[in-house]
This record gives sequence, C-alpha cells and structure tokens, in this order.
Amino acid sequence: MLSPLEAAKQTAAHKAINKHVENNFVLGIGSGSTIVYAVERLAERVAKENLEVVCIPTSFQAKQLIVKHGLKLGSLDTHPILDVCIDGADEVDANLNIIKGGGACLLEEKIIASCANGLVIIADYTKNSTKLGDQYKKGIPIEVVPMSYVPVRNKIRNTFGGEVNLRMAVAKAGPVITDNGNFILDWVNFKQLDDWKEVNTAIRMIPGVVETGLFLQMAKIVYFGQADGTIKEQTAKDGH
Ligand SMILES: O=C(CO)[C@H](O)[C@H](O)COP(=O)(O)O
Repeated sequence: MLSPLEAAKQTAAHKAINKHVENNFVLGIGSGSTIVYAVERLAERVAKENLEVVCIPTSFQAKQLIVKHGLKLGSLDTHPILDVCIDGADEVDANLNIIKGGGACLLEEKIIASCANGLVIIADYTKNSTKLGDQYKKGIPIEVVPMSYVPVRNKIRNTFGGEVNLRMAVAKAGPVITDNGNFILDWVNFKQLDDWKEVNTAIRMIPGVVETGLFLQMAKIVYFGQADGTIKEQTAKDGH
C-alpha cells in the first residue's frame, strides 16, 4: 500500500506513459523517484501491447531502470531526436519555470529534454508552486567543473545574493560527484527574481558552470498527482 505521496507520484507517472507513449517512439527517461513508476508502467505497456520503443537514459539511474525492466536502451548517438522525454521535477512555478537536479542529473536531463519534441513532467502535489523557492528549499542546482567551484560560488553570491553551497555526499566523504565527474552547487535563499531567463543566462556565462537546474520554457505539460488520487494538469500558456 503506497503512501498518499507515493500514490500521487504513481498516478502522474501512469498518466504520462498512458497518454504520451506510442508504438515506435524514442523516449527520454528521466531520473528520480517518480520516474520509477513511469518505467514500471512503460514495461507493462510494452509487454501487453507489443510496443517497439527505444529508451534514452538521462542518468546512470535511468539506464539501470531501463535495463532492469528489459526495455530497449538507446543513446543520442543512435537516436538524436526523441519523440518525448518524461521526467520528474523538484519545483514548478505558475509560468512553468522548473527546478531540476535534486538528484544531480540536471545536465543529461537538460540535454535529453532539448532533443525531444516535448518534455512531459510528472510530479506530486508538493512540487506545485507559484514562485520558484516557495515550496522547494534545497535550492537551484548548478553543475560546475570541480576546480571552479569557489569562484563560481562567490560570483553567484555576489551578483545575485543568497547562499551557494557545495553539495556534500551522504555515504562518502566529500562532495557529490555527478555522472559527468562534476560538482553541484546549490543556490539557496535567493530573492524572488523576475526574469529567470536573464539569471540563467548570466550564471551559464560564468566560466566553470556546466549547466543549471533551471528548465525554462521547456516543458509542454506537467502532471501533478494529487493526494486524493486526481491529477492537476498545467500546460504552457504560450504554447511553447
Ligand atoms: O531532477 C531530478 C534529478 O536530477 C529529478 O527529476 C527530481 O529531483 C525529482 O525527483 P523525484 O521524482 O524523486 O521527486
């Protein structure tokens, strides 16, 4: 028996797989805990409906999930254009600005999403926010080249305020190392900023920054699973 939170993740995940997956599709498979339910449902549909789908992983975790469920594994080398990418999120604001990277997979997640004809986000009700930072307090993740983390940290702090922390590993001494061998900085306690696009561009211009966890105008639809078993849908207002 799943908790209301886990059930909400599962409901959103199943909806996305049921609605956005077709035969012969090339699919991006996101990372995190919600995507686990999506891959389970995908494996069910593939078996029952004899679907031919190729799955492109956004992380080591996603690759393991694809392999575990016996799904066909692909890469951008063989499939540079995806029909859809399905992924989780840490927070989604009213304008579909999204924070991702809670699992430190933001770089590959953003690359894969950028190659897909649509990004579909699956999330539980705790991720639904009005403004970034309202709900999610762990900050905006920024992937950096290890040698650059101190100057990048200082530059972000001095330019935009807030605090910038090196993400530390839990079962290892030292920092989290991403699947690409980089560090993660988490930018917390930032003030509300009007133009996230501008902020994102400015941060990405700092030498040493590889990518940010700000996914702006990328998602075409978000499914928020609710505690009562229903789903709230949020789509891009400008139809991007
Ligand atoms: O961006 C991510 C990993 O880098 C995840 O998609 C995000 O953290 C959401 O995870 P979960 O489904 O466990 O809430």
